[in-house]
Amino acid sequence: MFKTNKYFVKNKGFRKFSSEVKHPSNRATEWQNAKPLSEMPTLKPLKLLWNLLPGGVYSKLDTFQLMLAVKRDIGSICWLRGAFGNPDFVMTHNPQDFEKAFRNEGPTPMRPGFEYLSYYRNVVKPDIFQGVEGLLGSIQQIRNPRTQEVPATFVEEIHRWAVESVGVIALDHRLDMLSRKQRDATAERLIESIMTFFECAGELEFKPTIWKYYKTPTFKKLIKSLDGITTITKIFIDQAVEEIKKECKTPGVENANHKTSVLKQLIKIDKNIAMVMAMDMFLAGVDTTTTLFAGILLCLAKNPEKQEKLRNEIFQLLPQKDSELRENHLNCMPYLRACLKESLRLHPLAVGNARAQANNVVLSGYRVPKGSLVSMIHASIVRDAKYYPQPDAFLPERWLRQPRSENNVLKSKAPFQYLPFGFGPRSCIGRRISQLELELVIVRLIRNFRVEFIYSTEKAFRGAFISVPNIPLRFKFIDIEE
Ligand code: HEM
Repeated sequence: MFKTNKYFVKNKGFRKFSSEVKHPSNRATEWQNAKPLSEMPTLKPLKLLWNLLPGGVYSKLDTFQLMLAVKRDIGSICWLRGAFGNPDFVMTHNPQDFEKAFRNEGPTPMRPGFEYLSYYRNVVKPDIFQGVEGLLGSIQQIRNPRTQEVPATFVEEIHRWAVESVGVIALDHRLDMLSRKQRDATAERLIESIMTFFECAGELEFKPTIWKYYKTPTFKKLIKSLDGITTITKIFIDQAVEEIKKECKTPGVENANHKTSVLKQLIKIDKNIAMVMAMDMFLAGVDTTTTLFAGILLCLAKNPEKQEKLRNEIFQLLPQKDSELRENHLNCMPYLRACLKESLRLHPLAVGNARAQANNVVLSGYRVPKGSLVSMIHASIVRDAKYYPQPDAFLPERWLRQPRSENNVLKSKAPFQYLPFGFGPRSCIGRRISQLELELVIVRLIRNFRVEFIYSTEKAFRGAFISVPNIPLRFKFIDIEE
């Protein structure tokens, strides 16, 4: 997620896509015929700043609303001129442009943003960055025995579960975040720092700020939170290194998990790489998974017939409450995967994706020169009937594979419309991790409880750095009778 991390080398293999790549001579003609960038509708820096200042027309909008307001006011493509030393951006809401911009990302795609993270890694900490007791048990303990409802603070429990899950992969360590008995103070500080980071990052990324010229209180708070995450991650990495050393000295004692653990493999390459990866996993893998968890649970709670359909699928494979859940079971749950995809469509996490352009490209008829930064706003099309029939309904069926003879009318047909995890070599490395985490937890919850939510889900999420829950998540978890 973070452009400063030069260690992200991924081999995702060659992927084939639906549209044809343009011949260079066609590209040259298209470029000649296109309008210059200077003619693209624009929002000047001062006008944007004015609109964002208290009392301005954009001042009360969250990130998602802001993008839609700019689309409404300026059009589906817009040249957003930078302010306070920020770069200019071309912002597009057109999936045909998404495809062109992604295909034009070059061999080492550059995603703009996170400049404070770059600052932290290169200026503040160059030495390091150069170069479950389970959720089920937790729910049973915190829910009201009479109403079966969990308290409004349930989102904190989800955060803990997300940190715990990522910790197993990033640190090869159980943090016991969900334990209610004796909570580890270091792990508690970790979660606090992660939450503070997100709170501040949302402000620095999307609101006017002068941190590059003057270290604002929000910027200082963000740097302190990153210090906290760095220190704590280092403690756990050092512990892991010691454990690995001990295992290596004692033949035959090598732990089967450590043998293949992500952490051990990374430490073998370089301890600092393991640090950077672990931190990135915490920064990119907690809020995201929390929001998706909240989204799917709200969708299932508000659509009991879909929840029942999912439960039937789960019952086939887990007839008893305590039936063992095996890896191959998840491959036999197409409806579960469809539910996840559909909830991510209805409640997308990121407002869009961004890429620097490796070559000149024509977007919506305008010349966008090499090096320009392009924002592709997916959030504005996920609920557009032009792209998805019955766009506001939770219809996991639109993602199910049909026999060739049957036409799935609910499915969106065009490519580059559904990219919640991004695209290409810089797409989300945690996609499989988050899917696995969520599949496991949703199967267990739906197998054990009927989930209800009796409150309104209007404005259930708000666009911060990513979309985050905006209402108290007071779900009811009602035991399923055998
Ligand atoms: C619901 C869950 C998640 C969603 C929707 C999501 C979405 C995204 C998106 C949109 C990007 C940018 C992709 C692009 O620019 O093409 C990204 C990048 C990234 N994500 Fe996720 N993410 C999720 C969970 C996770 C988890 C659990 C982890 C780690 C354990 C993670 C780690 C990362 C990292 C490290 C990057 C940067 C990759 C790079 O720059 O090469 N994400 N994610």
